Amino acid sequence: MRLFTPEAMREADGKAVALGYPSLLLMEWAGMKAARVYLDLFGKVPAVVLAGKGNNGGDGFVLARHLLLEGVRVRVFAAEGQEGDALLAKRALLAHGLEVRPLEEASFGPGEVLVDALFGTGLKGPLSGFYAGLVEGMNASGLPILALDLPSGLPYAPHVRATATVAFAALKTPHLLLREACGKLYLAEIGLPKPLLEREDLPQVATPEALRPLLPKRPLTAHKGSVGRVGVLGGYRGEGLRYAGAPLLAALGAYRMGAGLVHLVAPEGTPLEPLEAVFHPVSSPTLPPLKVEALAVGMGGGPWGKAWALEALKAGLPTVLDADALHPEVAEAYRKAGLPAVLTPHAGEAGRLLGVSPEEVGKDPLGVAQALAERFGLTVVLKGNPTVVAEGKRLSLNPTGNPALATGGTGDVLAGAIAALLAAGLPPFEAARLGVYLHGLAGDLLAEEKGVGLLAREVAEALPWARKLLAEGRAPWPFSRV
Ligand SMILES: NC(=O)C1=CN([C@@H]2O[C@H](COP(=O)(O)OP(=O)(O)OC[C@H]3O[C@@H](n4cnc5c(N)ncnc54)[C@H](O)[C@@H]3O)[C@@H](O)[C@H]2O)[C@@H](O)CC1
Ligand SMILES: [K+]
Repeated sequence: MRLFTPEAMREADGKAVALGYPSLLLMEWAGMKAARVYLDLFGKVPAVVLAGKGNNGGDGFVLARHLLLEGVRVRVFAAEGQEGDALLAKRALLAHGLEVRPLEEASFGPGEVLVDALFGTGLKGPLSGFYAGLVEGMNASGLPILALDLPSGLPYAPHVRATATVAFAALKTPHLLLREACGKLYLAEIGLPKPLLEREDLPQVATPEALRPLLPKRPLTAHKGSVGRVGVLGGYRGEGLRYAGAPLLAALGAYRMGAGLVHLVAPEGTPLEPLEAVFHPVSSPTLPPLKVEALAVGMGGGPWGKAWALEALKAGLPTVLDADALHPEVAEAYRKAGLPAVLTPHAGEAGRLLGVSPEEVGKDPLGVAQALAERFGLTVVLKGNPTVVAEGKRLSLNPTGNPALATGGTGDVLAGAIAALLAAGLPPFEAARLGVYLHGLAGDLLAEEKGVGLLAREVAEALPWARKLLAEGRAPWPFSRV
């Protein structure tokens, strides 16, 4: 499934029309599906529809007509100057005898639901003046807001903060990058011919359908040496500092993702956990001979991280480079060696790799992930909400995960989990996408049960649960489809 830009969406609509598909049908489906979501969420609570003059407003007129037919009390305020489909949709509404009043007279109050049909993909630049005031008034009202296609004003400020958003035909970039503004997200099929939505040049959204076939198979004859063995190199002890937990959590992440055996290379004195690991205590960042198929390097490595990553290069194995292993010289060395490495930076580490500030990373995670992947010729997992996976020209956004995962050690678990998938034979891009997805899903399952206050080791424990749901085709779809 692809993530559309507003321009790509317009192109798809245009192609549908060129194929002879009547655009009014798309609008009818869009408004009708949105009305269905309205009824599901708010029942017969009276609606106030605020419609702009473009096609987003047209969707609003269609929704108003369907709500009216369902017996919902509807008041409609609209901008002047509709043309084309939006005008036809307005006339169809007027034919039902409903009054459409000027947008300037918009009023709303307790006991009503607002429908935001002001702007969708046609917005050019931030809202100002009357529209900025209207959007701020809508937000300040405290009333529930159902946004059609996009909360109006996105991706700029001010914008509507919606209770729920019905995205038409495909998800667009703001739906994932500015998810907080969208509230509960619905994706409505509106009849656009399917091939028009298959755009290989656009970023992918990691869906359960796409990831399920990637799950490594485990034949009846499997043994611990045949399903992928992982070496974890991490931890640090010295100069008053001690990072002991990080490599243990990575080892746990690898086991819980299905590794057959985990070798743990860590400073002497590191706790011997998990019991299932094979321990290699070291007094300097060295690489003992290991029988493994993949490595995870750098978790809690502190000042050892870089030296360890350069040592690990000698193994010539698929490697996850995390935390203290993330330095430009290291990434450059792996690029030169032509090794399939996965870099797993958060915004701060990505900034360090690219020489930009974490704030700049936050402003354009897709661009930064792509820039990193191209600069080093490696696979990049840029952690955040959403986490972005990049390799060459390929980009994938991960829809699972939640703020409860923002706690120490979850990144270590992820590094181990991705290493386990590499060890099982998955190519780096696939291992990264699947690892990130399952890690996020594990966090979602736990957050639903426990809320905030998760421990990283609990996330590791929940990986098999997430994996099982995916394997059985029961992984919840991250958005509701209508
Ligand atoms: N075939 C299609 O194109 C379909 C489009 N649909 C809907 O149509 C929407 C896109 O429609 P449009 O392209 O007409 O665009 P919009 O309805 O999103 O907005 C366009 C209007 O906003 C004005 N505008 C743009 N930037 C502004 C700003 N900063 N301040 C004030 N006014 C501004 C423009 O002058 C224009 O009048 C989609 O989001 C979706 O809701 C759906 O009906 C499905 C089919
Ligand atoms: K809207």
